[in-house]
Amino acid sequence: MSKKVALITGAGQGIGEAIAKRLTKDGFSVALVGRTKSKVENVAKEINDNGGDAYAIEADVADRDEVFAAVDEATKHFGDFNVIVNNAGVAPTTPISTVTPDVLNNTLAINLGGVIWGIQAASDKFHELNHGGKIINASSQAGQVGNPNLTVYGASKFAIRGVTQTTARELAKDNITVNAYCPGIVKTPMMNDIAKKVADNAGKPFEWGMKQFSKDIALGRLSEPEDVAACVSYLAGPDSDYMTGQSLLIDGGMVFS
Ligand SMILES: NC(=O)C1=CN([C@@H]2O[C@H](COP(=O)(O)OP(=O)(O)OC[C@H]3O[C@@H](n4cnc5c(N)ncnc54)[C@H](O)[C@@H]3O)[C@@H](O)[C@H]2O)C=CC1
Ligand SMILES: CC(=O)C(C)=O
Repeated sequence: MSKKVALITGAGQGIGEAIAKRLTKDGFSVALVGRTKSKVENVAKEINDNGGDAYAIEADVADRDEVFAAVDEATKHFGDFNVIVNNAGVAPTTPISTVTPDVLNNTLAINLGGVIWGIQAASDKFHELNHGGKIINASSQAGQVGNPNLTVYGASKFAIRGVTQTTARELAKDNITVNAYCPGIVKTPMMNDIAKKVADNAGKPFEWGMKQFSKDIALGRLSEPEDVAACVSYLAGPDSDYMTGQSLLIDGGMVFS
């Protein structure tokens, strides 16, 4: 039987890289999408060198045409298309007084636009291929509860939960599920950058910045990217077939709703 095909955006590092490796272990062929070709190529090479089936594609998720082209290219390369993980995102540190039109527009174009174009491109492709599929979007604990200094980012992540619920209802009749994952504080370049900026703004060391985000984790440790990838593995596989429109928190017990 041929392998199922998953496309992961922002797969050159961090959570996206861990998802690509986990879905490979689960038996998927994986298309790795990123803005910087060399980064996704490096991850693809590592996966292929270890017996997986990965293919790197350069695309900016804020650009609708590039997202559609990436989905087409992945489908042509692998011969099918079954899962999209709209993972790419940016997280500017924006105390409210610092928000500018540029930072607002750029963040929404990537975080929210990238998810909407990914849902459109994937659902069109599932229709064309005459089968259902799974759409998985990156939200955040910051899309469940307001995080100081992350107004713009948090707004984009709350919006992604809304888009997830709405499109889940629209697409369910076509056997397409749409769910989201909401990581907590994950050890990636993004989180290091946020913690450093918050610490710098307060004139404190990096560890202090990280503590502002991590002090209330019930399980007492930060998240590894692999913790998130395990949840995405469930959302991409058959065990989540009877689940749609949901946003799963994987935060070690920070936000209790
Ligand atoms: N690290 C954390 O603590 C958390 C992360 N998340 C979310 O998880 C997702 C992944 O985050 P991390 O791995 O931590 O981030 P990261 O910054 O380490 O990696 C994100 C990747 O996405 C790529 N990317 C950014 N903009 C892009 C664009 N326009 N087009 C294509 N690729 C683009 C970057 O080049 C980078 O390779 C993001 O959506 C983030 O908001 C959610 C909750 C917590
Ligand atoms: C980066 C992020 O999503 C946080 C702090 O939850």
